[in-house]
Amino acid sequence: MGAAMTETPPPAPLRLFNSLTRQLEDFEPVHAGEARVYSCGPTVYNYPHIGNMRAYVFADTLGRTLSFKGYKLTHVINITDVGHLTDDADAGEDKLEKAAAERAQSIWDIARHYTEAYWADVKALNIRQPAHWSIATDYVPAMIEFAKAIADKHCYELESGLYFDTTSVAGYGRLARHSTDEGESRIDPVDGKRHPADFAIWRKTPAGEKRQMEWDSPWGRGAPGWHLECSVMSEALLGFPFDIHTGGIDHREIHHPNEIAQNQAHSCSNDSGARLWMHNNFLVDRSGKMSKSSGEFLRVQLLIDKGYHPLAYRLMCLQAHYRSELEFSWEGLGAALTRLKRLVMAAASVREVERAPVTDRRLSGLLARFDAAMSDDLNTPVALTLIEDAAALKKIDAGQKRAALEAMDKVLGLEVLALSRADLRIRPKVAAVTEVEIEAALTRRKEARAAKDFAASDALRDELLAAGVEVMDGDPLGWDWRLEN
Ligand SMILES: Nc1ncnc2c1ncn2[C@@H]1O[C@H](COP(=O)(O)OP(=O)(O)OP(=O)(O)O)[C@@H](O)[C@H]1O
Ligand SMILES: [Zn+2]
Repeated sequence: MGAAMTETPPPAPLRLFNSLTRQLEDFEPVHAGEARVYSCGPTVYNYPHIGNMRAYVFADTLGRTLSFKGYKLTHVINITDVGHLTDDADAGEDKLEKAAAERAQSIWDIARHYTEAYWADVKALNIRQPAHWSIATDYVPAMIEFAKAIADKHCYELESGLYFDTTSVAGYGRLARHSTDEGESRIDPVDGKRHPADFAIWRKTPAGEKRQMEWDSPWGRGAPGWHLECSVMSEALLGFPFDIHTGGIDHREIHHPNEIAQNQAHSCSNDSGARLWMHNNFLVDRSGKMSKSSGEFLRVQLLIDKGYHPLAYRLMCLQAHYRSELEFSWEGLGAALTRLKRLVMAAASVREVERAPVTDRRLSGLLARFDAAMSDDLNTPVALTLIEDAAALKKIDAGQKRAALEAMDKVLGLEVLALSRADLRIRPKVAAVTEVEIEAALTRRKEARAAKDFAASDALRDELLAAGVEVMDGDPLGWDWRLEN
């Protein structure tokens, strides 16, 4: 169903790994021809790190693939601006309240600032805008209604809030695969909880305290639980059930099992609320899972400041299958940048060409294999090699080649037909010299060499080196020069 395929075998059936069944399953939409996807979004108490952004590169790749396969996509990503505690189980403080108290700032300003920072990263990584960014605080009345509907049969009230009784629904925790009490050691006990895994769907503001974000409810003034938000927003915007729910693999353990329990309670059925639950694995570094709680962390902006184009990071993510762990290193990022640059250079000759329907068998064969790879649970590592093969084809109709590259890149989102070599040049923010100055010095050096004035040419080269610029004569990738990091 890729737009450019004319003379190809029938499109491959889309198969995706369902964390609920731990199996690959055929994608069968709830509504014919449509795909409705909900992705758990960021908690906006701090900047996202590049590990968090891996979750959205994955969700975006899924969305792009569903569009490529011809489905009308409705994607929702939420913004969690209330309710997410410092501990995924029920202890700790609200992450946003804590950040606001530490910095003596308004919680609303904090939420706005970090939401905008997140959106900047979304843009830098060429993640498509979803149909809706749902903001949790906009849905508090709907959350109270949802909680009211399930309170009698499934919840009990304690001094600290309204708790969900996880034994009141069938098969609690089947997503996480924990036997009923395996979670016990991980979950901080709250006085009076009937079972360790029970969780708050409404947290009351303790007597004598005032929170910046609080609302009236039948269970007193307070704030909604994080798990409640996603159940409510996904149903409000996508209906019940919808097709695919995504998140990082940590959500498979607590957040998503709790959403599922609420969904079962609210629908008076065993329906988890989504046909497929999909989880990306972690980005790790040598010390383990990248996390904000561990102090120093990497942001997309840091990659840019060090001179790396952000789409090199996107390519780095695509080099790994989303269900595999991916280890970050600067060398790896450098290699991904070089790979992106080679691809951009190979595509350059067809950049200005009008696209033509693909009839060439080599191209249509590659497109069919590309379709098969993406349809095989988003096999991006293989898909990347296929776009490279298409870009490398020689003696081929330029318009057709353009059409094929465009169709593939629409799924991978690397902008290989829009980027130029120069866009990808390493440009650290700390550089003491401007590009105009470098180019001017290089022009003078070229003139000196043409005049066989090698002393002048060498002097210019040394001058540039002193300014941190390495001249790269005869570099096969045509970088010409590089700024030292
Ligand atoms: N290292 C990682 N690699 C891939 N995905 C991650 C990683 N860490 C978190 N995620 C995912 O990022 C998304 C956003 O998470 P959220 O904004 O709630 O971050 P967080 O839990 O506060 O972050 P952290 O775990 O870093 O403290 C979630 O889907 C989460 O599962
Ligand atoms: Zn969620």
